[in-house]
Amino acid sequence: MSETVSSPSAGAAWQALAAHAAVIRGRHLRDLFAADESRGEGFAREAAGLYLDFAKQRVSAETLDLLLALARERGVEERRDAMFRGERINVTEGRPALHIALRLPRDRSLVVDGVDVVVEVHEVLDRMARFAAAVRDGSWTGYGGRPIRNVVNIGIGGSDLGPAMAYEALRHYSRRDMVFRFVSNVDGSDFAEATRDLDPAETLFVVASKTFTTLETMTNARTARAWTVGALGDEAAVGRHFVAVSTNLAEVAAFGIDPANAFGFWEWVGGRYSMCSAIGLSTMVAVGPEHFRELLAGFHAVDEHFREAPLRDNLPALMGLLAVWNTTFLGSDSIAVLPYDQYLRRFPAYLQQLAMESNGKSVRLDGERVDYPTGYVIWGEPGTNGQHSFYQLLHQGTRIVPCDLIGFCRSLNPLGGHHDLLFANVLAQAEALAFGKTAEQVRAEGTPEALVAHRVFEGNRPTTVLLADELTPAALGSLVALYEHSVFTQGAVWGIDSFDQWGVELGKQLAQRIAPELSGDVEAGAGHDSSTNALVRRYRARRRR
Ligand SMILES: O=P(O)(O)OC[C@H]1O[C@H](O)[C@H](O)[C@@H](O)[C@@H]1O
Repeated sequence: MSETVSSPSAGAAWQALAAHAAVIRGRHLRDLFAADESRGEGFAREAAGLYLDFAKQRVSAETLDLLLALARERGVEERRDAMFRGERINVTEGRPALHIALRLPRDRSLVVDGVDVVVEVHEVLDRMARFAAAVRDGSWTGYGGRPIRNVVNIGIGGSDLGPAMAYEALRHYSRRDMVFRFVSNVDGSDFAEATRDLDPAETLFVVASKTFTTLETMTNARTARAWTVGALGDEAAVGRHFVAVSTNLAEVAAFGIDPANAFGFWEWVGGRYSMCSAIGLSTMVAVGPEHFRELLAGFHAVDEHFREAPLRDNLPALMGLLAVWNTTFLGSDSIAVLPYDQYLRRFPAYLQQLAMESNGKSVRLDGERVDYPTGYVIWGEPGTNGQHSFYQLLHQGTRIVPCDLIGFCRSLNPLGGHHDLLFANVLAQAEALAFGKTAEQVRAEGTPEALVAHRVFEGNRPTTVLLADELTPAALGSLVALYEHSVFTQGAVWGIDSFDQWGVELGKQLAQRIAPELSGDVEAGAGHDSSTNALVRRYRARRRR
């Protein structure tokens, strides 16, 4: 559809939703439930092993119809189909966004610029599988012949968060006799702490970087090389202790890593969409090639669902539309993701890059500034921990924070009554946030009048409950794909490029300029604003020499 004529906010469905938001603001979730006994089933959908209950969102049947009309008005399905065909939907970088190709089964085909990318994808997956198997069975040895016991992934952003999140999430399936660590920060403490108890003779570094030029990753990789060579006493050790994952194989070779030990991917894989590519190598070593393929199958199941299901029953499309509804139309600034599963403790951090780097944009595809709020802040912690800290604000604060509560029906670690208690909290929180507690109810409990106002819960705070049976590799894949396509849907409605990230550039450029001023290589403390100048001078006066 044309983006050049007028703002998306001028569309008929957009305008109708804006008017409808005023109606919904006047309706409490208590009323919406009272008006429709079947709401609990009517506002729930199921696909690919995921159950999405959005009955406790602030929506009526009319809201849903209007949101679906908005999706049609904004051409969400057309844009989705263009993504799946491999069109260059990332317009500012002139690239396709084809992460869905990373999880297509071997017997499928997707031709982009005359190349069947599925063939290439499976070639790399097969090489990864052979390598992972060799590390796992001890036939890949370190310099000196000892098997690898420790795998350290060096990467940042999409080259860290996906592997780190997936390793934590799938720890249950991982090799317990091996150690997996993730180094991302240029802060030397990250590398130092990750390696302090490791034996270099048994340690493999996976240097993961799409561009292979990222400052943090290259700095850590050089430190890792010095650490390895220093301990093992021979440059040749690099060949047994370093592998690389990148689209930039020339830079990999320049760094000194044997091209035979490099696993490639393609420019059409965005960093934050890359955990199914060779960037997942450390995940595959941890959980084994079979589990990794199950993970990919879980992603693919949701890809197919997103591509084929009518919008009304389409889980990622509905989630995306609800996020637009809550933030753009009802005015929430943030959404909390609260996984009730300890293994998903890094999932909110993973989603922060996915959602905020994708949709934190103020300019439309046609270069015009948007006249509506786009990407929201996404944050969270595993339940039940958050309940004993920030949930106070969720329940009684002045801001409405819509929440996604993620739960599993079966625990991977069934211990006494733990899991029923954990799951009870998922349901209890959603119920409390939606329905609250009235002053009458508080009084009826015998609360002194002076405290009644303090103990009232207004309720009407929207939640989505997302369930899967068990945290399997496939369930994790489906869950991540669900959020990926939800983010896609939001970006399509907002008319922005969800696949670029120009906003990370300026800080990087300035750091490159400031770094030599701090180390004393160049004259410092004058070329910036007065605040930056003073901070540079203060640092220089105090830094360790
Ligand atoms: O994989 P790399 O090329 O090293 O990039 C790592 C990360 O850094 C960049 O600054 C981007 O903001 C991220 O999208 C990317 O995932």
